Amino acid sequence: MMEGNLPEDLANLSELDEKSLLEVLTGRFTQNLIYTYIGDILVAINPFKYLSIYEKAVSEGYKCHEKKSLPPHIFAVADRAYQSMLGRLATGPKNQCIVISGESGAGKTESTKLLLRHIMELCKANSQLEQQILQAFGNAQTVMNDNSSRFGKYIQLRFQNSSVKGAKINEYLLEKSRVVHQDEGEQNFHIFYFMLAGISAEDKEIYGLLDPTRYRYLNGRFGQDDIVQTWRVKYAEVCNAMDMVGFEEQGQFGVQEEDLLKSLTCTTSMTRGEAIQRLHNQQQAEDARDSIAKVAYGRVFGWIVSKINELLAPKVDCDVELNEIGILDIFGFENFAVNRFEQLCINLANEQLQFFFNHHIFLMEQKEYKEEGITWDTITYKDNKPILDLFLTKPIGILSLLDEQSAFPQATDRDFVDKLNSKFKTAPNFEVVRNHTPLFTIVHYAGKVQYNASGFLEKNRDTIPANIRELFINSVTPLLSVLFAATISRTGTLMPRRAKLQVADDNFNSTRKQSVGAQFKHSLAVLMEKMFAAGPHFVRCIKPNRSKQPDQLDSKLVMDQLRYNGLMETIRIRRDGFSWRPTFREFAERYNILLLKPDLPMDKSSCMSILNSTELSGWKCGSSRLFFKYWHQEELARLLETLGRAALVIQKNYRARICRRRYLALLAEIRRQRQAQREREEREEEERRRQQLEEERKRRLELEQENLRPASPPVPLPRKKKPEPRPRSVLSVIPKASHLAPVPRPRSKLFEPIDEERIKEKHLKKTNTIRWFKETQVRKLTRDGEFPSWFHGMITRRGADRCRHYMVEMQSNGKYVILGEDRAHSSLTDLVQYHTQVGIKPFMELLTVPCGQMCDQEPDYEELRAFTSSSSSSSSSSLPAVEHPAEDRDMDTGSHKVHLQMQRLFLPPGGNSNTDSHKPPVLKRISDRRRRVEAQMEHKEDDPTAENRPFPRLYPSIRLAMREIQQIQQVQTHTHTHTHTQDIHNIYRPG
Ligand SMILES: Nc1ncnc2c1ncn2[C@@H]1O[C@H](COP(=O)(O)OP(=O)(O)OP(=O)(O)O)[C@@H](O)[C@H]1O
Repeated sequence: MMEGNLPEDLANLSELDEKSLLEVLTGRFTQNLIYTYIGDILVAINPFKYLSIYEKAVSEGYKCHEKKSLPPHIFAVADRAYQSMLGRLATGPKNQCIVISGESGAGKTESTKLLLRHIMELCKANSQLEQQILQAFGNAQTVMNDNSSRFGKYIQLRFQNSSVKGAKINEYLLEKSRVVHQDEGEQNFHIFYFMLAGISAEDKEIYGLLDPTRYRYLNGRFGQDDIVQTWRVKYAEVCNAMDMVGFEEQGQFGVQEEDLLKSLTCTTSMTRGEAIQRLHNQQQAEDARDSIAKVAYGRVFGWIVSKINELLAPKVDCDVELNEIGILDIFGFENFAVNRFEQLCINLANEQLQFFFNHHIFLMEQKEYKEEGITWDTITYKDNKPILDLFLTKPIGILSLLDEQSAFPQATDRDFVDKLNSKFKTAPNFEVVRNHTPLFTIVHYAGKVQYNASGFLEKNRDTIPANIRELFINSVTPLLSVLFAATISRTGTLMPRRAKLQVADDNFNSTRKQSVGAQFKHSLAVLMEKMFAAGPHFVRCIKPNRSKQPDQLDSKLVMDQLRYNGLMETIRIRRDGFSWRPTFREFAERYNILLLKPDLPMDKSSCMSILNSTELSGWKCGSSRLFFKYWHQEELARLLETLGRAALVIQKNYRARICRRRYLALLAEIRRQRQAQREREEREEEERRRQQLEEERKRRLELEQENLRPASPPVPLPRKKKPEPRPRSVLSVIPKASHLAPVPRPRSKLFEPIDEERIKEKHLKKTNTIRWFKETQVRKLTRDGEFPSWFHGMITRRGADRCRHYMVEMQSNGKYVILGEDRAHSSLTDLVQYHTQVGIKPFMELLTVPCGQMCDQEPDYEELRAFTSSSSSSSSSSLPAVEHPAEDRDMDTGSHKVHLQMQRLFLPPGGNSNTDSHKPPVLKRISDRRRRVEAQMEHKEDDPTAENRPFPRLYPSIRLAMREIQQIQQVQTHTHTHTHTQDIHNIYRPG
């Protein structure tokens, strides 16, 4: 397909030079065609505006599509990765990875989201919530991008057959220093702004939050009203996402204020068994403060990722092999006015990715041409291996020298730069900078970057003073205690473990602790290992202008990116080269079916026979493998598909034939049995008639003899019983032939003997359900002693006219959610209020009140009637009028007691206010809050008109009860087919 003379695939360019390449891309961009192929590689130019190319209908179109039939699209990449993972393209099932690269703001994260969305739609799952949480905590505004990812991530989607079973997120190198310092034009992580804009006044007071402009870590700045309003909405969305994912509220620091102050202002060291305290100067105290902030934030982020991973872990047997699609969205190449340790690591990651790309596209391919004797004009490309070596070689790579210097407590950043200068002054990719600040320059594949080494050693060591760590391990806030006790793996992953009060025995601050540089190096090595083992797909993102404006393309900026990405060379190799190179065996195994010969040998001659049977041209044959253009894969896949469809038709007809044969045999048997039955009946009938005649004859004989006797009064004969009518069942008339197996008779449930046990069990379950409902739910639902009108309760509505019922689930964190919806609510009333305005998926109906449906049947759970004592006769109530069982009349006082007992039972342990006076001051604040909530609850209990009654945290027993109710429901649906669904607190009528 062509748009004018703008090819969709740059590998089809008739003239290949930089000018025509730029012309095509610019031309397409001005027509809002942001995607272009280079063979199987996708080039994506950031439009910086909304384009209507991501709608559901578009995504539907790309499902299992043929590449040439639709324009280039990010969905096409997702689809190709998915089909390849399932083994529907060139190879059998295999892990895949999608590598998205480009500079900061080029559109990598947006592309990742679109890829995930399409893959999730292919297998009907959802993943947006986790992304929302990670973005709030890991993204920030930078000069290059308003929503820049300040961490790298590799998302592994795990599949079994064709459906996603779970996922794992690996995070790389969160830019923690942003918590305490941001350069001009930049901001802290989004979550701080969202929270300060959206938090309620009450929570603000509880957490002791100040006016946003008073925070040093926000540079004393906040936003204008309109942006604050956006943040407020975002905060609600993030809170909702966290509720949905299952996060629970956590406390504050939970440490004694005096201890915290002490650890910030002085250090304690032991000299000959004596503790010596040394006061910090101002700088040292500020550093200690900042290091707490950075470590706490970094560890909370690591914990969020590990929590999300727990929730996303595949729910399958560990032995089952899963296939995987990995999506790599790692921070883009960065070159700021001042480039620090973070930029060094980010740019190293980009070098590694560029190497991976080069290796796949140029190195391996051209090496194989040579080995296999294919005639080929070598394409030269910018090999960045020397730059990688400059960073990673041991013992004299930049990272090793940094580690060496970090190990000396007295070494300075200047010493480190001096060391680099002396070791690399002649290296081609290193430039010495003469300056009083410790600077050095590296010539990256994407351009020269000057680094300022100030702070390198400290950031690489990344240690927290032992006294501070100990203080937080002893925090009464369990999360902080666990996080500060956690260790960090070799690849930098947080490994939470039980808090230990002693820190002396672990290696947190010892010399054995891995430096940040070493962790990053390991994590990159692990990542590369995974990626090299998978089938790669590449998305090259291009940033059209620096001012983030739509419809503007800065030719120089774009050309620079095309150059350093090596796109000219990529086009050449995709145009002239052979990107798919299976061995003879691989090819014959997969495509021998095309010859319809099962026992074909897996060798070159078979491959030739297969290929000659097709109309494929342009491929080459080496000494051990075949060489194909990227489009050959699709053509072969199409041939396989045609065969597959034919096989389906054959199978369909064959199965139909077998079934028909079986059917005819059965029919003949039934006919034979019926005939036999008829014959037997006729025989029986004849026998009966014969007997009747015989009896008649006997009677007549007796009469005649009687008439011959002298006259006497007649004796009446006993009346003969009429023969019983025989049941006219088809089965009952079939004779039981001794040579035939008896035909089993289907047993109707209605005629089954009544199973006493089952009835008892059902009754018990029902009683338990009602008891649970009485004890836990009723108080939350009733207002002024009545159920709200949206509540149908557990009353069955038989024969009602169209009333959809939604199941409400209570999550482990006490929030309510309509199953299938992605928003959690703190109370049922909130839930109803929300869905009165926002539609329920998938029908997009709104809840309305009241339901107003009439029901002329008896309710199943009439015990509940007792709770609406005052309103049972009211016609507006959703519950029909029935008698109140006597046992429930005193419910008000009874349930009050139950409620108090429940409260005692369900409150987390340690809520006893008597112990408050012994607790440290910060702990007291938390207890204060708890007491306040309790007091509110008590107060509301006394007040019969109180709405939205807060209810103590409920434990899994509720889930169990809910499940039981569902089971009862299922049993009832089986036995009463006309019965509507019955749910607890979950029956509404949408308008
Ligand atoms: N396909 C797209 N359609 C519309 N806007 C887009 C698209 N891709 C990117 N953008 C816009 O560009 C901005 C930057 O994109 P994105 O955050 O994905 O860049 P990035 O390459 O991930 O940057 P970083 O490396 O800094 O994280 C987005 O916030 C969005 O406004």
